[in-house]
Amino acid sequence: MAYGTLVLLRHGQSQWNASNQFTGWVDVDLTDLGREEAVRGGKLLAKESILPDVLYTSLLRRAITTANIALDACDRHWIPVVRHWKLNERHYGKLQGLNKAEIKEEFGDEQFMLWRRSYDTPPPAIDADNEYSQSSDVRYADLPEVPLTECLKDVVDRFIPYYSAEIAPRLAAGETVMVAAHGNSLRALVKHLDGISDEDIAGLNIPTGIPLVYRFDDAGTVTNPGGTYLDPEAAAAGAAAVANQGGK
Ligand SMILES: O=C(O)[C@@H](CO)OP(=O)(O)O
Repeated sequence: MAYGTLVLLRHGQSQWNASNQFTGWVDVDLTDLGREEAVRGGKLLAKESILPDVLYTSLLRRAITTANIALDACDRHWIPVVRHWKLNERHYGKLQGLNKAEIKEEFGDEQFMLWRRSYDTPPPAIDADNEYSQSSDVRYADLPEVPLTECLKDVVDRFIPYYSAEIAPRLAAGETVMVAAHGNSLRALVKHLDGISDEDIAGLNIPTGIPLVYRFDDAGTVTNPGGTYLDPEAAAAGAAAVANQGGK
């Protein structure tokens, strides 16, 4: 059986992308632009006849809504859906809710980049009484422990075993799988798919709302390393904008 196709979709612009705030597990909504990006993403899928058979999303509304809108735009609103916290954005600890430009100014470029893009340095843990803590959020009631902060390595450690156990077998069965998730959870997955080193992953940024497609040979090896963005020009501009966040 030929392998299926993997479609990665980062949510469209969120309210806190627009206001330049660290977001993590805070459940912010999309902006109008984010909704438009989701429609465009779905139309790109329809144009390329890449039609998902199953959707995997995080438990966060920006990913859930983006997927709903995109699937509606390509007439795939009816497919089965699996939602799991392991696809959630990286928990940004005490930085959740804070402005990126202000944090960069207060702590300097190096510390800012270390918290934002280093592989294994998590930001300081969030306090339980912080208004942006998820410690008592009912949707995470089944977790042994709700994270207080995470580095990218923590996301790799939670998400890649889930991907290998739950998502990869569906690809092996020939299905077209959409994963609607977040900048850093998708960076973790791309790191895995492309075998990117712990150092080099710092330079990889994922734009909002543009489908990134991976194809595989019969042995399950990626045949288009780096994946294929369905709108490469918009993707390059979007990735550069993400890289430059923190500027004023
Ligand atoms: O704030 C966040 O949760 C993420 C994604 O928006 O930001 P960054 O790109 O800085 O890791």
